[in-house]
Amino acid sequence: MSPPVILSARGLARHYAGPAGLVRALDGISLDIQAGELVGIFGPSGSGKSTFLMLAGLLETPSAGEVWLAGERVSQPGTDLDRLREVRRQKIGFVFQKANLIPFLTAAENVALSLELVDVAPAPVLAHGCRLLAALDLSHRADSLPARLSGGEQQRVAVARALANSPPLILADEPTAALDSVRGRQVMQLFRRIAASRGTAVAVVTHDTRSADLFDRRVHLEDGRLATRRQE
Ligand SMILES: Nc1ncnc2c1ncn2[C@@H]1O[C@H](COP(=O)(O)OP(=O)(O)OP(=O)(O)O)[C@@H](O)[C@H]1O
Repeated sequence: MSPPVILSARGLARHYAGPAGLVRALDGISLDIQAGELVGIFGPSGSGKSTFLMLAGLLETPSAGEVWLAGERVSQPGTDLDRLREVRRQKIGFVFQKANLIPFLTAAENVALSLELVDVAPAPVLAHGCRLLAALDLSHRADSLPARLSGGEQQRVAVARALANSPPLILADEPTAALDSVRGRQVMQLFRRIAASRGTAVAVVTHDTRSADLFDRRVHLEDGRLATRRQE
């Protein structure tokens, strides 16, 4: 039996009114990502990658189409953004180009903070943060402030933070763009490991072809559509 589909984008479109007419940032994308699958989303600048993540991540609603998460339709044109916020908090972890850690909190506290915000008591949450960091080979950094960490370590803490409430889906937007090739690959390997060991569905938008071998699947966007033949 194949693993369950976690993210299902069905005919997703997002149009904007621009000065020169309608901009079809996304023009009807259908894509399923299964539990445990690491998918790379490639494409030239302006092809719609970030727009896809905004819609799949429930930060915006589509002009047309639907987003399903773990078998439930959660977003379509006109869906209430407040409701999406709640679903997003429970089901999706985000990793961005910059780690954006809070500078006066330790690595473990940064991870814990996202759970404290959802009203879990501080002590168990901190222990959970430490466990997560240990699972990502960062226990020796748990008490360090972000300024003491390398860029790669900061990004791995950001990945731990995204995992804090065990979301079934991780969405990452250019997570290795600010890292050198060695550290970039370590972060990508971390996603690989998380998908395999936790069954998390992971979608990574990237221009970085150096770690392309780590993906289960690579898709390529062009002009807001999935390109059928060309792959990185
Ligand atoms: N809020 C907006 N209003 C108008 N046009 C937009 C808006 N957001 C995106 N676009 C346009 O939609 C298209 C797709 O943009 P998007 O940012 O998704 O591309 P991208 O593939 O992520 O690019 P990059 O690799 O440069 O980040 C572009 O032509 C962009 O200018």
